Amino acid sequence: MGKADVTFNGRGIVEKGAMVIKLIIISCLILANGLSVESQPRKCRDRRCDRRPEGRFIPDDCRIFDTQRPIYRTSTGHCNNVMHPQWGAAGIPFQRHYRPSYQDGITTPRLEAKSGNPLPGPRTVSTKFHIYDPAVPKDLLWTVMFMQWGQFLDHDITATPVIDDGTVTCCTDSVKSGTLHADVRNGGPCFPIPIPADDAYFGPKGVTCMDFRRSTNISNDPRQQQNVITAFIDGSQVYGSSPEEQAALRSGIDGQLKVSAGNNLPEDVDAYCTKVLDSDYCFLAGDDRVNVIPSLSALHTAFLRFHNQIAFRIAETRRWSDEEIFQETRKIVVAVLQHIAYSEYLPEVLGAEGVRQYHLDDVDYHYDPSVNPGIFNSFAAAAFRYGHSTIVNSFNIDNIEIPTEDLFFRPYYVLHKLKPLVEFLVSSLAEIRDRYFVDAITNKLFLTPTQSFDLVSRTIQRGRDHGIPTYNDARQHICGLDRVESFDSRVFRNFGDKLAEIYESVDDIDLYTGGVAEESINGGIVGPTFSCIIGKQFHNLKFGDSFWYETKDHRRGFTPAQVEEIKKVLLARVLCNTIADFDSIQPFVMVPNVFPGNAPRSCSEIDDFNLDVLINPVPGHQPAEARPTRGTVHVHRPFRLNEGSRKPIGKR
Ligand code: HEM
Ligand SMILES: [Ca+2]
Repeated sequence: MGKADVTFNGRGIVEKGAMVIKLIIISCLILANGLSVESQPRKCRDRRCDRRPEGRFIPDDCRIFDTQRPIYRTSTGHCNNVMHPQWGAAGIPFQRHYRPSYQDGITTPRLEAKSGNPLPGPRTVSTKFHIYDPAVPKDLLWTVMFMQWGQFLDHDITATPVIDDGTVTCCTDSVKSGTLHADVRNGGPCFPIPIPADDAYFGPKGVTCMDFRRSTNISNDPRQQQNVITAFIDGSQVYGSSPEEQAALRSGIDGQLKVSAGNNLPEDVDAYCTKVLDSDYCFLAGDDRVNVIPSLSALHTAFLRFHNQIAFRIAETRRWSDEEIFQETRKIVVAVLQHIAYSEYLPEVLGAEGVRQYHLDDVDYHYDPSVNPGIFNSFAAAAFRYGHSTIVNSFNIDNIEIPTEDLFFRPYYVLHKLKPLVEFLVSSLAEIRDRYFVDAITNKLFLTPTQSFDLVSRTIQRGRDHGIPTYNDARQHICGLDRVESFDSRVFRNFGDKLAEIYESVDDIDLYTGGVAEESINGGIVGPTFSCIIGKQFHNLKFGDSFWYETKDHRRGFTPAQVEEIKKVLLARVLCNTIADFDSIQPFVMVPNVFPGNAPRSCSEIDDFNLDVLINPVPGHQPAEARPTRGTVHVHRPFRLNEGSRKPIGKR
C-alpha cells in the first residue's frame, strides 16, 4: 500500500488498505450482531452525526484521549469511545432497532390502522384500556422508592427535547371541533391529542383537546429524535451534560457542588415550580426535570450531599486542587450510581434470569468498544416508561395523605419534609406494573387551576410522533418473539376483548399499550417485550462504557479492593448518610421490609463502606500494589436465591 491517500470529512487521513479491512470487519460485525437497518452506518452530514466505520479517524477533540488515556469522563460523554466519539454523548440521535413506523415512511406520525381507517386516538386508548381500576390490589414486591429510583436513573440516560417556540397554540378552534391540525401532515410541531366529548374527566369541563408538541427532529430522512443528555450512567442528572452546566453546579472550592441553605440543592431562578411557602424556591441540578416531583428532588438532594461528603473527606486528607477533588469524587459517585442501578434496581426490573441473560451481573467485566451505548428510541419513548404504571396516587407525608397531583413541582416537601418524605418512599408500596395508571397520571398530571394532562395519552402520542414500531413489530423485529395473531391470544390473557373494542387489528396496537399490559416474567416487573428492550439497553450501557466502574483499565477504574468497597454501598447507606439518621430503614430500600433479610434496622446496622479505601494516594493513581486484574465477587442479597418462586402477592 502506497502513501496514505484517502481523506474523508476533510479532517483525517487513513490508509486505503486499513480502511478496506476495517470496513470488512465492521460489515462482518454488523452481520454477526444482526444489527437492523437503523443501527447501520449512515452518511455523515454534520458533527452531530457519528463518524462511524470509515476507518480509524480520531477527531482532534479526542486525540488526547487516544494518546494519554484520560482518566475522567468528559461532561458531554464525548470520546468515551475514541473511535466513535459521539457514541453515548449528549445531543446525538437515538438508535433504532427497526425501521421507523411513520405513516408516509418519513415524518408523518402513524394515523391509520392497517385497514386505512383512522387509528384510535391516544386518549381513547387511555380511557378505555389504561384508566385506574381501584379493585386491583397494590403489588407487594416493590416500594415507592423503586419507582422513584427508576425515574432518577432515567434522567441520567434519556431526555428528548420537544419543539416549543412558546408562541403556538396547538389546540386551535378548528382542532377543538375535530379537524386534524395541518402540522400533522406537514411535519410541523403541533400534534394535539383530541379528547372525545364523552370523556368522563375532561368532558364535563368542556375540554376537547390536549396540547402536544412533537419532539425536535434532527433529521427528516426519515424523521429522527435526539437524546440531549449523556446516555452513560455517569451521574449527568447530578453534574449536567455540558461544561457550562457542570460549571454552574460547582462551587469552585475543594471539589464541592453548590448548595443552598440547609444543605439543599441550589436555586434555579429560571425554573418553574409552585411555592407553598413564600420562601420556597425551585431547584437547580444537572437535569432540568429535577422539580417535577419532590420524591425525585429528594434523590437529587441525596446525591448532591453524598458528593459533597466525599469531596470534604478528600479535602481533609489530600492537598489536591478543586478540579482534582471534583473529578475523583465524581468518579466514586458515578461508580455508586452504576452499582446501585445494576445490583439493586435492574434485578427487580428484569428478574434474576433477565439480568443473567443480558450479562448485567457478570463479575468479570470487559469493555467492548464495538458496543454502542446510545439510547434506543423505543427504550426512551416506550419501554422504560413502564415505570409510569407504578406511580402511586397519593403520598403519606408526616401522617397527611397528599394526592400526587398536589405534589408536582412542589419543592416545599424537600425543603421542609425531607425525612418523612423519604420514610414514605421506603416504607410504602408502589402500584402494580400493569395496564392501569392512577388518576394523578391519566387525568391530573401537572394539574393547575386551568389545565392538566394525561401521561398515558402523551406517551402513546409520543410513540407515534417518534415512529416507534407497533407492538407486534417490536415483538418480532426487536425481540424475536412470535407475533400475536389474534385478540384471543394467551398473551392478552383476559383483556383481548377490551383491546378488540379499541383496535381493529392486533397489528395496530401501540407498543406502549401492548408492552405495559404484558404479564411479567422471570420474577421481574416487566413482560417479555419490555424486558428485551430494557435488557439490551442496559447491556449496552454497561459494556459500551469505557469508564464502567469495573473496567480493567487501571487508570479509569478502581483496584479490586476499591471495587469491593463500592459494592458494599446500598442506596440505604446513601440515604442514611445524606438524609437523616432514620430510626429504622431496611437495607434494600426498593423492596418491602417483609422479605427475609430485609427487616428494618437503625442506620448504624446498615452495611457501611470504607471511603478511605476509595481515595487514591494521588489523583488518578490507584494504590500501586493492587491493580484491577480480576473480577470481584458480586454481593447477592439473601432473598434473591429463591427469587424464581417469588410471586406478586395479591396480583390478579
Ligand atoms: C412521579 C413520577 C413521574 C412523572 C410525573 C413523570 C412524568 C413524565 C413526563 C411528563 C414525561 C414526558 C412525556 C412526553 O411528553 O413524552 C416523562 C417521560 C419519561 N419518563 Fe416519566 N415520570 C415519572 C416517573 C417515571 C418513572 C418511574 C420512570 C421509569 C421507571 C419514568 C421514565 C420516563 C422515561 C424513560 C421518559 C422519556 C424521557 C425522555 O427521553 O425524554 N418516568 N415522564
Ligand atoms: Ca448520563
